[in-house]
Amino acid sequence: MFHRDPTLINKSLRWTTLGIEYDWNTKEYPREGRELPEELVELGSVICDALKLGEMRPDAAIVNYYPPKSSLSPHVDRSERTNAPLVSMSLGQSAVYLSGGKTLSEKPIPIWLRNGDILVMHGEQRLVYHAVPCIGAGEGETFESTNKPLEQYLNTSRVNITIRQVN
Ligand SMILES: O=C(O)CCC(=O)C(=O)O
Ligand SMILES: [Fe+2]
Repeated sequence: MFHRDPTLINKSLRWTTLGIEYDWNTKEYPREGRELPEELVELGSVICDALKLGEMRPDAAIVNYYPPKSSLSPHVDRSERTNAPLVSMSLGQSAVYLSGGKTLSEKPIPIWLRNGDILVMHGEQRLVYHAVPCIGAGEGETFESTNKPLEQYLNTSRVNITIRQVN
């Protein structure tokens, strides 16, 4: 995306969908959709295989963009029609991630998620509340690239890709 049009990414872009596209209004996924990029299919299935979590056939992904001072409210990802794991990859600036319980009254555990970290939600952990209260912009992650808009974006912001299996 950055290579095609680096100006596409800006402060107001908060998310994009890939593969079977989540509908934010109905909070449902349609029955079918576009093909998920092969690299994400492979990444999700290789990670589940390596962790011996069984077969995963990823068919959807949500990319969340976190500009400085942004956050993500507590929620549970329950719209997928399978109980396959959710494979979450963090890029760019670090974030504080809160991993909670099945209800909002359970005290969450804070975790730093850094560039390149993969977090897998599976089994009992698949349907817990989680949130990103803040990103730690400028705290240790520095990037250099010949693609200057990309360099600037990653030096101030965070990108998270969650690979999912809807069907
Ligand atoms: O940004 C993150 O680490 C979490 C993203 C998330 O919870 C989601 O996309 O459902
Ligand atoms: Fe989530």
